[in-house]
Amino acid sequence: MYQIKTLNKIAPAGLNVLGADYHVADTVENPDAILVRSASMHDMELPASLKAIARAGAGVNNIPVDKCAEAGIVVFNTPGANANAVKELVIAGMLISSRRVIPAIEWAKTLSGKGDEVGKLVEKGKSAFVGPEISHKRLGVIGLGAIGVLVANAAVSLGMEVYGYDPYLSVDAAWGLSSEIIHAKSLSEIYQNCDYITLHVPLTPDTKNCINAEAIASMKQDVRILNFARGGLVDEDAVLKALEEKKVAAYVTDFPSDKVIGKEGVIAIPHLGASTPESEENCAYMAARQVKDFLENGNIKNSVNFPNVDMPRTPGCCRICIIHRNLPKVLSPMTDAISQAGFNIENMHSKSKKDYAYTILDISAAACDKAIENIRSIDAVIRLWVI
Ligand SMILES: NC(=O)C1=CN([C@@H]2O[C@H](COP(=O)(O)OP(=O)(O)OC[C@H]3O[C@@H](n4cnc5c(N)ncnc54)[C@H](O)[C@@H]3O)[C@@H](O)[C@H]2O)C=CC1
Ligand SMILES: O=C(O)C(=O)COP(=O)(O)O
Repeated sequence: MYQIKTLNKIAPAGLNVLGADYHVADTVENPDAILVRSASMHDMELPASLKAIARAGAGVNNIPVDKCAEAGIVVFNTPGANANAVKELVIAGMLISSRRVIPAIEWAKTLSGKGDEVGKLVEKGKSAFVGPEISHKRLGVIGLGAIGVLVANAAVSLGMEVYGYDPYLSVDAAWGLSSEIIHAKSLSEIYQNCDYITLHVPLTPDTKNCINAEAIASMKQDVRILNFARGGLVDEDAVLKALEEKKVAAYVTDFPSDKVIGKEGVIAIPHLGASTPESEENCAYMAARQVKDFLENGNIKNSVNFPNVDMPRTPGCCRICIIHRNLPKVLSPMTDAISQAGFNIENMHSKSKKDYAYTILDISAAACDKAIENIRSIDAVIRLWVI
């Protein structure tokens, strides 16, 4: 029975793919795998039993990814599974930051009890809540991955002129991008031209505080900034100052902090980007399938710290899964270990990602026990198991 620990609520419809051989609970003590959404794992001790962590979602900044690689723990995420949910809320964010809908609704509530006067008061008071349309305005999208592409395309269809910036644009993302999107070659092109700027990059040491005083100084007057990516991308002091000075017209964030909540011009949403039933199910389903295929077959799909490896099982063979360092001359001692035991390798797959590599070897079932101790003793091997 495989043991799966959950650190957040994971949609049951997704978990159903695991089947009867899996025990899933938040109380599991020695898990084979962990399923997580946004819970921070940085201070958590990683049990020796743990082989995989699946983030049912996109951002992995809540997981100690490098520490996991060093311990031979494969970290997965679910690229694109919640992108549509975030896109829809970003579009809503642009609209509510423009049309002043939230303060207007609050004001309308104050008219409760005014009887027949309400109609007249509405018509008199509404001029305080005028706000611009988004059509024909310019939107800058920073980060054109799963979410950025959907936001950019949706904004084009709403009549906006869209600038996109992503120096690491993937071929798949490029295929999905509307040809009407203007290719911004620098961030300053976005800052100087755009009325709305939306962030869709991961939080990394490179992107931390990318929206700071200097960036804001080069933006247009009355720019509206949307942050549905991570709080740490924005220097909140700089944004609050720019809101006070009326340089920035609105800051919409999905990552409220004590500093920004309730401040004039801030629309703070409690991290609802991916909170739709559709997205929660998509993410849970993808995370569960990836974990199942890894635990049962050793295949890796959508890992952020190890390479993708997918090899069909060879009938009559056992599979040795080896997580190791990406060093020269590592593979030959492994294959030697098997030939010294007097067996052939029926099939193998080996791939590297930065400093780490993953190799799976299908060999006749009788050979496994003899070969593994030899392979385990190779210095570069971090973890080895047999399926
Ligand atoms: N508010 C919410 O509930 C959610 C927030 N997110 C956040 O949004 C981020 C993006 O999500 P996805 O689009 O699904 O990820 P993704 O990995 O598909 O796209 C990220 C894109 O950012 C680009 N990028 C990386 N560094 C960059 C840089 N310095 N400048 C410009 N582009 C850069 C990459 O090339 C990639 O195309 C996640 O990392 C996560 O932090 C994701 C899902 C839900
Ligand atoms: O997928 C992401 O990066 C998210 O931010 C979504 O977070 P959540 O799963 O809703 O806690």
